[in-house]
Amino acid sequence: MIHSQGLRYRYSGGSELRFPDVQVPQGAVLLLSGPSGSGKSTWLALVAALVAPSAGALQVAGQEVAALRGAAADAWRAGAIGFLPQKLHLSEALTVQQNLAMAQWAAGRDEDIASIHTALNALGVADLAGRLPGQLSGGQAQRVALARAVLLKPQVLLADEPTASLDDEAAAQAVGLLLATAARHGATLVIATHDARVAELIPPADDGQIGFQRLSLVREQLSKA
Ligand SMILES: Nc1ncnc2c1ncn2[C@@H]1O[C@H](COP(=O)(O)OP(=O)(O)OP(=O)(O)O)[C@@H](O)[C@H]1O
Repeated sequence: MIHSQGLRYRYSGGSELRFPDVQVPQGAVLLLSGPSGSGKSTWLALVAALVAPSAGALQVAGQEVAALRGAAADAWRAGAIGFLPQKLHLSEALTVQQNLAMAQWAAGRDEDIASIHTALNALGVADLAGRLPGQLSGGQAQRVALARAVLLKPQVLLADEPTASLDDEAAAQAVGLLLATAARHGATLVIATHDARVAELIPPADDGQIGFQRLSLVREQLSKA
């Protein structure tokens, strides 16, 4: 779940982003759209407790994250948030399996090869466990990064521009995989994108509590204060 109220973020230069309130129930999907510079990355960083809001309340996976700082924020993020970045950040020197193991070490967990293989298998890439990232296609690398993102069973999965530079067919596959993966884990999914195709690839927003929601940011929410 992600609940926000009166959320704002102020950059050191003095400009402040103001975000619309959201009420995203656990297991629902939020399409976060808006043009470049409208604040999508900032919103994701707030939800992941990478930065602290200048004002407002923000609850993510049952945690009031606005007050989290430093090591407490890191520990909470490692367990609660799965992140699929636009640049996948797979370590080129490590095999696929080692890349996933690194996520376990980083979260202070023991290496668990069985969980790694389960995660890779669910995304159809278990046979690639011994390869280096440089030996993967773009689509395979994205599946590996998605397996890493859900390895620790996060309650919230954040995907940043997951269809950037993909053709139509690959974009549809990427969105389908994200929806299926989040649903399998019961995770709340946020897809942040300025790719208009994504809006066509997910079901329309409904007016119920569970399901699909859309949040469109506009540049005007950036104000000089
Ligand atoms: N470090 C910073 N200092 C000052 N302003 C910043 C900083 N980072 C981002 N901004 C501004 O905040 C606004 C939102 O930026 P943000 O990166 O969140 O937008 P975005 O929607 O993710 O853009 P894109 O799609 O291009 O990644 C922009 O106007 C940007 O110029």
